[in-house]
Amino acid sequence: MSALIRCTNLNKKFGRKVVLHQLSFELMPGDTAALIGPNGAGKTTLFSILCGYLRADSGIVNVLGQPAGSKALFGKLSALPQDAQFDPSFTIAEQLQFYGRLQGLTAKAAASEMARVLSLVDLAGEAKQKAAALSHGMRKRAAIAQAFIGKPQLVLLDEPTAGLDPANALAIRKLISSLSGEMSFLISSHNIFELEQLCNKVLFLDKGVLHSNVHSNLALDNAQYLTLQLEQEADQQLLQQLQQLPGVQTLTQPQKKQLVFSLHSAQATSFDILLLQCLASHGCHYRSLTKGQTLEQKLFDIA
Ligand SMILES: Nc1ncnc2c1ncn2[C@@H]1O[C@H](COP(=O)(O)OP(=O)(O)OP(=O)(O)O)[C@@H](O)[C@H]1O
Repeated sequence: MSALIRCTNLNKKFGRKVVLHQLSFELMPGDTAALIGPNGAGKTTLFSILCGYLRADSGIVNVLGQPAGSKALFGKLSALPQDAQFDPSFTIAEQLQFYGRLQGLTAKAAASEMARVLSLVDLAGEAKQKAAALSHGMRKRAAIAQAFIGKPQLVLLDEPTAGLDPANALAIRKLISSLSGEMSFLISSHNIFELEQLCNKVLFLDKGVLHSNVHSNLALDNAQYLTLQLEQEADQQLLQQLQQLPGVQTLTQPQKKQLVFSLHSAQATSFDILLLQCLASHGCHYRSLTKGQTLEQKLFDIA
């Protein structure tokens, strides 16, 4: 199976400033991948290079088997830029149809594609509106609709739910999830919860360097973690006993009332009973016990 994105030793500087350093990664068909990193990490720059808006200084950047920016990618790769804007003079329908025409669709096909993508984001009733008449959330959904024109194979979404209220953000997550069988996604977001829901692969960029040890299937990686949320902070004696329970590899305390256990896989299945017995013998109450660790905890461990 050939990779949708293959980057090898990608480097990019702005002036003297190194923004991306020796990036190498692959995205395979069917992947929904998260691009995470603090402000200024280089995420938008990487998106811009993948789309062909910017050139890498060195390295190989292939998208769908073509060099990034190649005309052959027209209609196969699409992107939602971070600050996507609509022209205030035209209706949303006119602009989406125009984008369809730019992809080579006939006027009729562009009109039906416009209607299809607007109904995907629940904006069919707003087709005749201009951007100024839409709320911020509606404009964002219209911009996302634009990224789906022509059923591209690969969609890059830069902060798709930034600024959306929880209900709209959930609707967009459901949409991405429902389309993930038909197309692959690379999603940049600061909402780690969102990425955890949607993505099976994580690219963690920090100061232009990719932390390759987070390239993993989250579900598999999570199998040997348990997160315990306590009613009160654990005392030293309890922590020691928990640490000594059979199967415990490491015990970390990301927050005062939260403990994360990493377990030896062979003993992971029966561990919860031992743990609850230990808590009960200490008269310690817990609020929740969940399988896995959050992506936030994982990134906290790496940073
Ligand atoms: N056109 C440019 N000229 C000079 N420097 C730039 C340019 N674009 C980006 N940079 C710098 O490159 C670095 C990476 O910026 P980039 O926008 O890619 O980060 P980001 O991870 O997308 O950040 P954010 O999460 O804030 O959107 C920053 O230090 C930024 O100042």
